[in-house]
Amino acid sequence: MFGREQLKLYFIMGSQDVDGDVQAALNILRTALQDGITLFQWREKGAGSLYGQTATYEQFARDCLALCRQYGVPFLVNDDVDLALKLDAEGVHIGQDDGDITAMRARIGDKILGVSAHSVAEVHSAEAAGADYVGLGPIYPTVSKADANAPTGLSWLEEARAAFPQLPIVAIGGINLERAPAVFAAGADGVAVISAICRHPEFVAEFQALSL
Ligand SMILES: Nc1nc(C(F)(F)F)ncc1COP(=O)(O)OP(=O)(O)O
Ligand SMILES: [Mg+2]
Repeated sequence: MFGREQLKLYFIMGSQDVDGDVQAALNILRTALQDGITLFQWREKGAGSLYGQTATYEQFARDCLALCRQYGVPFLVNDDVDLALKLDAEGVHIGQDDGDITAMRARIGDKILGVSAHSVAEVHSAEAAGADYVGLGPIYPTVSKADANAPTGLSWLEEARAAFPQLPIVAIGGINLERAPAVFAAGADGVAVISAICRHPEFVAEFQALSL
């Protein structure tokens, strides 16, 4: 059963986020799990990723999944629902261009379903279609997604929280230790980070010390 508290510190990573170094990626994930991330999204995508190299792509996913299972942290797959089902992942995260949300909910059963949303209408349709949470952002400029929308700032997060008081919401995009408190204050249940951890693995321990 999904709960909003699982969004608290949501790590997202692919080998492309660590210059293609799979072993470094696994070490960073292990440390992040030991230090207490609450959710992990495997996002192997874009330039420098293993996408298209099927055997190594899938093996890397399996290795990340095994680590998450050791620490009891749900393993979600970005975009690739076929792989998520093949690996029996705990869930998937899809964007507005990744297919019909209602059909996705039917395909994955009661697995965790996360959906990116960039407007009140998109949040409403995600909620109506059975999403467990929505990802809002990029809140700040991001280095991790080449085709990201323009940063929204905190106002979009505040607007969405006001319109959907009960919906689990995670914020993403350029979030670091300094910005995290304001993101929670604006109404997020959690923060999703890529480079904050990949470039500074101590982030998780430092985040925990904030007791947000
Ligand atoms: N992957 C994501 N995860 C989140 C999460 F909610 F987990 F924080 N929010 C937003 C995205 C972005 O998802 P999408 O718009 O499909 O782009 P991409 O497939 O390139 O990631
Ligand atoms: Mg996507």
